[in-house]
Amino acid sequence: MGMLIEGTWHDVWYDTKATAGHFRRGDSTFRNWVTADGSAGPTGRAGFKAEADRYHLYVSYACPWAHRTLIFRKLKGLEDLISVSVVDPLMLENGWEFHDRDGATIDHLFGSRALWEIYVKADPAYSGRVTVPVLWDKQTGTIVSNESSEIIRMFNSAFNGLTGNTLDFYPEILRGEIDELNKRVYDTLNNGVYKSGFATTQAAYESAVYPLFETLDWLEERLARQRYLFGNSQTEADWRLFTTLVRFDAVYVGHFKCNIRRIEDYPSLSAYLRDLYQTPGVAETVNMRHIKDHYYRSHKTINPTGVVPVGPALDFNRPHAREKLA
Ligand SMILES: N[C@@H](CCC(=O)N[C@@H](CS)C(=O)NCC(=O)O)C(=O)O
Repeated sequence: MGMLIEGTWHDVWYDTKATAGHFRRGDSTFRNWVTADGSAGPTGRAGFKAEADRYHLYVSYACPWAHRTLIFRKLKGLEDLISVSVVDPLMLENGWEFHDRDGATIDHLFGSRALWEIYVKADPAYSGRVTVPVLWDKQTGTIVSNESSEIIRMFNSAFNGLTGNTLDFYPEILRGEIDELNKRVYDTLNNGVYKSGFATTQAAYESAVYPLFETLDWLEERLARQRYLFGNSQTEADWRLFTTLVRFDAVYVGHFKCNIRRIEDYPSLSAYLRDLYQTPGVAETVNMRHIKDHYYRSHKTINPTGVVPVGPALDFNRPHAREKLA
């Protein structure tokens, strides 16, 4: 784990001393958008037109943020248009690395050893963390975006003219409500598990873990009444929630101390998780081996021995009976 300072790699861990034990996530830095016609998106500059074979995704199977982009690539039929390289689950002194083993791959574009080399290619003086996902433009040789919430919105619509896939996970009429729900889920859950797990004081931990379970309890109630977060159709809000839920019992309960309840203890949430998991194509994006290896073996401050627990036994293929709610 480390970061780039003016284009040079430094091996440093998150500094929570300045923030009374609280983990603070920095903002993503590359914020351009791929659009159907190459015009500028909501942020960043123009010049990134949706084209086949032009863009490349760097992901980790372990990472919940990168996982969102893999799911959208799958559900939006973009696999033949957008190529992918998968980093190794272990993130140690060189940060994310490429190794051709157990589902991880080489860097298919440059044969780099570590992901930070890609950031330096995009910006030789880059300072900041080196995170996945990264959407790379092969044509101009730069990073389009390293912000998953924006990459999934590009995937949702920019390539529709090329794929003919018009599934819409961010429908116009629901945008306000989706944004509002995303905000709570992001603060207390997607990022809440990290705030809980990376906290270095009791107070910081408790200030994250209680709101996290309030949100899970609230979602349980909502999902007892309807199949998905916004009724009968899946939206991006479901997929943003999914990548945290699917990691929860295996990693966040133990490693990040989010252990008031398990997802398995919530009848509706756990059935909802299985329903999403069984959506065609999605199971292939879930790699539990990478997920568990990454968290338990990379975060040496939390788990110094690097021993990976063998359980829990989870079966996301069990029936969910959620179609009855439709
Ligand atoms: N806001 C980013 C967050 C991405 C992120 O934090 N990824 C983690 C992996 S789960 C990472 O690469 N961390 C490396 C680091 O912080 O040094 C997004 O949603 O795309």
